[in-house]
Amino acid sequence: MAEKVSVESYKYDTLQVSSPIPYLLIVKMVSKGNLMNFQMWKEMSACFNQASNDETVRVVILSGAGDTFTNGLDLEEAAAALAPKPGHDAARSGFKIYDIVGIAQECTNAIEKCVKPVIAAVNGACYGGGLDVITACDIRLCVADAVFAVKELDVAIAQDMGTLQRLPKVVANDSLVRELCFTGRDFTSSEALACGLVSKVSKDSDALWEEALQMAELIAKKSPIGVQGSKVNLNFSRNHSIPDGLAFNRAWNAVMLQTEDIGKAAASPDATFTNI
Ligand SMILES: CCC/C=C/C=C/C(=O)SCCNC(=O)CCNC(=O)[C@H](O)C(C)(C)COP(=O)(O)OP(=O)(O)OC[C@H]1O[C@@H](n2cnc3c(N)ncnc32)[C@H](O)[C@@H]1OP(=O)(O)O
Repeated sequence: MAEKVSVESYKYDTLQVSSPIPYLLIVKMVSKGNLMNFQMWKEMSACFNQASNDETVRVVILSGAGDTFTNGLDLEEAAAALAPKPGHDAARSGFKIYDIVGIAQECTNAIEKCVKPVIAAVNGACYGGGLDVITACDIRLCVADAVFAVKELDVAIAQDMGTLQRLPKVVANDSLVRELCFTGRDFTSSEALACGLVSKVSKDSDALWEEALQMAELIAKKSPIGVQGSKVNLNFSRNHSIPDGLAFNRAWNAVMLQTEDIGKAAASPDATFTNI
């Protein structure tokens, strides 16, 4: 029997967590403008690590509360954190800031490393850190009136939470990637669809959620051995040569092809699979 995720164990202040159907975890950023602050980064890392290890979770949807995905970095908090501290020389300040950037990077890394597929449901503005976050997700959907911007250069920051590393792998257009990163200009859902940043645009928020939920339900019904193996191998292969990816895939499947799930799936399209 399909198990419900026990969301009570997901206790976070900056994230609202729910589970409307078995195996699905919905994570929504919640703060003013869904701004990203230190607490949110730490909580997102913890939440995605928890989801990765939670056998009852098979798919995650990440979105923002209200009608904004996120307005990006909380500039007020960041200004205070990055300001030089009395008595700290540049090297000492550098060590502190190195840690801060590491906390932010860990958040996007946790999403990518989460062994369960993560669907970004972009329900409105997605600025700065929002791009870092969605490019670490597996699938990106958005509403028609979503607006995107790699906004960091508007505040004189060279992007550092993963956009520079992941966006070129998501959007196969180096010229466009550089244009978006250097100008920080807004771009629309149509442009996001055309360049492959998102795979579907829904007319409004209701349609977006219907699309995301249907997709999540479809994924959740598949063998978790197959789905999670697919994510691990896609991630590995993205960062390695084709021969290295194939060698990893071969070794992986030398074990995973022995799963009982293959026989079950072949026997019935309605097969159900035990948790890992
Ligand atoms: C160092 C670690 C690595 C992390 C790097 C991440 C970097 C980034 O994310 S850079 C991008 C940061 N975000 C921005 O630059 C967005 C700035 N905001 C805007 O351009 C506009 O506010 C926006 C288009 C989002 C909304 O415009 P709108 O006219 O609808 O509203 P506003 O009146 O401008 O704003 C409403 C209140 O929200 C406050 N606010 C908005 N964005 C931020 C922000 N990023 N940080 C802090 N506060 C923000 C704004 O001040 C208003 O506050 P209040 O006056 O108190 O109502």
